[in-house]
Amino acid sequence: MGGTAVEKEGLVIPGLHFQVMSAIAVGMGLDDGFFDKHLDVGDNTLRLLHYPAVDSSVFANNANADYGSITLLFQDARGGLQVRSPTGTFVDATPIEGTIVVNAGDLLARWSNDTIRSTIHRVVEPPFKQGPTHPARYSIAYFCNPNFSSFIEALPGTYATEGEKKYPGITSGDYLVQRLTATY
Ligand SMILES: O=C(O)CCC(=O)C(=O)O
Ligand SMILES: [Fe+2]
Repeated sequence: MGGTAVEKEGLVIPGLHFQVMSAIAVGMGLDDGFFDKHLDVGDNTLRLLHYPAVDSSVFANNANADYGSITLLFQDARGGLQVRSPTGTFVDATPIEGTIVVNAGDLLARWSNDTIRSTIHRVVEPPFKQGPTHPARYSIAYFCNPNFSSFIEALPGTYATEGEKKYPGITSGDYLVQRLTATY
């Protein structure tokens, strides 16, 4: 065995990506392997985040949704992650040991013809201080995407007529490049 924690996670996380997408497929009335052929390249991104200790009110991360299909988020015990509820209020995604947070991304919303809404989320300072400062926070975000070559259009069962498709089809790669270009 051996290897760093990230290398070990690297073996586990892609399997988790398949499992979560399989559950989503079943939830949408699709075959449990429906998404497999769209995931096998592994066009995913790992981001290691460090939020330094702060002594004043700062928003470390403005509210947004991620761009891809799902994000598998590993957070430490510090807290501060919030997700927006359907009514518009932000609620704490309180860290629970041994669990990960799954956020839906904008491309999954598009793929599902808005049946699944992307998760608007933000990171704020935690509710407690250690002495004069709010402690540092570490998290790992694994951004999952369909294969860049996959053509993303409204999934079967999410529309009755062609006119009910809310978005034109686009390849995953083109979509993500568009979003990233608009950001940077
Ligand atoms: O640090 C977190 O918990 C969230 C990070 C995040 O949402 C992102 O990097 O897109
Ligand atoms: Fe995010």
